[in-house]
Amino acid sequence: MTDEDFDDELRLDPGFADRFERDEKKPACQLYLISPPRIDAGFAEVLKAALDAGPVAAFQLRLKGIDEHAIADLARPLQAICADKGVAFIVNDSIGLAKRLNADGVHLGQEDGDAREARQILGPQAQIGVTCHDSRHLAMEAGEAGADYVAFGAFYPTETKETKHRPELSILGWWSTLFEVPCVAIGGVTPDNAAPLVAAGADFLAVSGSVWNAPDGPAAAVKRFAAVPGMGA
Ligand SMILES: Cc1ncc(COP(=O)(O)OP(=O)(O)O)c(N)n1
Ligand SMILES: Cc1nc(C(=O)O)sc1CCOP(=O)(O)O
Ligand SMILES: [Mg+2]
Repeated sequence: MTDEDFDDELRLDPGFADRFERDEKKPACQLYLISPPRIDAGFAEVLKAALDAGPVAAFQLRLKGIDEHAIADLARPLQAICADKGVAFIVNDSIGLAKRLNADGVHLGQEDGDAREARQILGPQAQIGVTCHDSRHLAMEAGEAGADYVAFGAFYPTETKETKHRPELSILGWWSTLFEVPCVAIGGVTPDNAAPLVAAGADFLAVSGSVWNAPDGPAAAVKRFAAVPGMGA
């Protein structure tokens, strides 16, 4: 099925994506937690409980509005928790901070620096992710530059970040049919709206608000994500 066919099916039958069969040879989709934009010292315990509640592949430290020294101080205990639980610790925005913390990787937006430079500085083992919005072109560029994953979004409305792009679901199937580099779906993802993203081919769901702001707590939300068909360890 081409991506145009997929989009047509979706328009004719909005439930189609829920029933669309993910390629059965594809590994299960994994949860990638993004931190709240601001945290306090008590967040370490919250993170521990969330990581104990279900499978989580990666945690991204995404703090806004404070300087890198302050971020580094907040990062260290969280990084230790992630190491203890076997969860990749990814730093948002800054190649320099990722290097300073010896993080497992860095996530780069289109204004945050270059994946090739990140590779040179962080080395072959680093996980380097790149924001690609709704753009096949940006994703192919990121893949060529050596990104370890490409991120598409925002798939749904979100209050965590002002977003300008709204990709079609079919970009996930298009990407994963043609390329081996994993793709991440981000933006307003909740346990209730995740299934179509998983079915369409997302390798990771990157999630912030629906976990940290869940009325019954982050651990309960992580458990609900684990129950979404196609999600796994
Ligand atoms: C996994 C993932 N995908 C996309 C983003 C967004 O990055 P960016 O466009 O640089 O925006 P900010 O997060 O820096 O506000 C992300 N952080 N993580
Ligand atoms: C950080 C970020 N980047 C996005 C993008 O579209 O690139 S959407 C987004 C917010 C993710 O948080 P939530 O799960 O609360 O919507
Ligand atoms: Mg950024």
